[in-house]
Amino acid sequence: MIRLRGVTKRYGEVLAVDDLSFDVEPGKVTGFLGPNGAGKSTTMRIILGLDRPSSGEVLVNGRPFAAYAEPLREVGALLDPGSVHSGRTGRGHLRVAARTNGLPLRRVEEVIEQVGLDGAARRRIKGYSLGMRQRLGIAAALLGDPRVLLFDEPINGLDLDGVRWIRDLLRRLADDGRTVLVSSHLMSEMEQTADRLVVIGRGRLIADATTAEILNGLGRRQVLVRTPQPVQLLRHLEERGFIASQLDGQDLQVEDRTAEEVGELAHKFGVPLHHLSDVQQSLEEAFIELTGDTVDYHGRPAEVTP
Ligand SMILES: Nc1ncnc2c1ncn2[C@@H]1O[C@H](COP(=O)(O)OP(=O)(O)OP(=O)(O)O)[C@@H](O)[C@H]1O
Repeated sequence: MIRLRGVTKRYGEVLAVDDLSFDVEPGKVTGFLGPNGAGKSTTMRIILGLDRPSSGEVLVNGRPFAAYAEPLREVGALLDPGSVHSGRTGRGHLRVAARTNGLPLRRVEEVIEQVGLDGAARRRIKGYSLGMRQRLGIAAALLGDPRVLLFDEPINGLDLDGVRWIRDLLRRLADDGRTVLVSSHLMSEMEQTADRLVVIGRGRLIADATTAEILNGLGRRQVLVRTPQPVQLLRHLEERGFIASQLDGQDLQVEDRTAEEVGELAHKFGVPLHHLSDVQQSLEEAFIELTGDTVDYHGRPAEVTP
């Protein structure tokens, strides 16, 4: 269990984390989402005691991280897989980590097997692919068999196999009853990965709920309907207080209603329908709606000069 209460972090003028409070529960994968620069890495560093908050408190299983004599047995983290000594072999790197943290060397072999690095453990890290570095970083995080695990953007840059592997691993770790916090700036990545989502933007908490709640709660309900009589249907809809607009040609879009409601109304007035569907807001749209105001730099289509 990780508990943050009123955590704030300033770097000079920059308010990187702004009064953040949330809990990360055991037995679940919690996605930590926010656009670039939202404050995810800073928050993770604060949880790990690598950075001090300007104010507020973080407890890991009831105590500050710094209070643990053997922190690797309590918390494992994958922060920056690029930061390892690349002249060492994978096995050598893990052995150093085990020794300096008072962990038995047999754990090195166990985690190598667990992350599927058996074949590469003898090789120098500088020859590793990104996926292999991620696996090595995860092996290091698992070394102390910790109950709490933090992964900062573990899916970044991985191929589909790598993504699937990480998803399965996160699920297994959570099913073991561990506390798993995994950051991402992409909502779509979290769809199949996270049970809960903590969404931040510009250092502030935007949402903290189950993935389903966030998606359903945000999902503006819309109905798409196609009819050869769009003008008539639009008039009937508007007369009954529906908010509708005509899209291209025969298509209408109806806000905040269900396909049943629209279908029944069309039937009542004898308007033929060629298509009728509820439109699900995509995850990415939901995320943009949540964090839209908090993104510093929006991508805009290039202006076309005539
Ligand atoms: N050491 C630092 N000194 C000054 N500013 C910093 C420092 N670390 C982070 N920041 C600033 O704090 C804000 C949050 O950064 P952070 O890296 O935590 O965001 P993030 O959500 O992890 O982003 P990304 O997805 O890009 O990794 C940014 O504006 C960043 O420039």
